[in-house]
Amino acid sequence: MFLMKDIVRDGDPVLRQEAADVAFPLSAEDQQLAKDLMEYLVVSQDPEQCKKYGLRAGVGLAAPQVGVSKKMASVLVPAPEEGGKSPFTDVIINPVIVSESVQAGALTEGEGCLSVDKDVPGFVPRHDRITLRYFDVNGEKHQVRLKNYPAIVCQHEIDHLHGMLFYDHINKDHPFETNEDMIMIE
Ligand SMILES: Cc1nc(NNC(=O)[C@H](CC2CCCC2)CN(O)CO)c(F)c(N2CCN3CCOC[C@@H]3C2)n1
Ligand code: NI
Repeated sequence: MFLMKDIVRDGDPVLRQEAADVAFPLSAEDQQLAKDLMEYLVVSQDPEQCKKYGLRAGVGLAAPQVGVSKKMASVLVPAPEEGGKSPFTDVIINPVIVSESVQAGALTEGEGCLSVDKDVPGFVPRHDRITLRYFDVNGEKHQVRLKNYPAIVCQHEIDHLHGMLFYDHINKDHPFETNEDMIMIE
């Protein structure tokens, strides 16, 4: 199981690399990596376990953040209400955004990153809607249309696979600037 000590921090070159495509069928090592990436999210979203293991809660985790420069990330978007269904959860492998809305979307709270210890205030403008193509751990191909929160989370994770960090998108001079057609996501 990954702990905070296993999370690579900003400054490590692995976070600024283009990660490598994952080969199918998955090696035993890559199967274990997929399991561990998802397990981190599940444990971190359980308040008791999160505290017990001293984790920072997460809704996504990309392989480069644990020092593995491969195109794999886990996503676990919590259910909007208790006991509901997660809007999107999977381990996305070799993901490609095949189309994206012109309309921007941003989290009203801004973003953070398990690999960035400092707070970087500001809106992170992303695409409000995306069509995402990826492979799951069984090598099955998926194409999903996501919007708002799930779309934001997936864009944050896919950025990691291309060596981007959330603050790269924040306007340096006007970090909280929005335009009227930017969707602000709670
Ligand atoms: C928005 C949020 N970001 C949390 N952390 N940051 C992360 O996930 C980073 C990735 C997210 C940052 C913005 C978009 C993607 C990790 N990253 O660096 C991976 O690349 C949260 F923890 C969190 N939630 C809300 C839901 N809650 C359910 C119950 O459990 C606690 C959980 C807390 N929401
Ligand atoms: Ni991150």
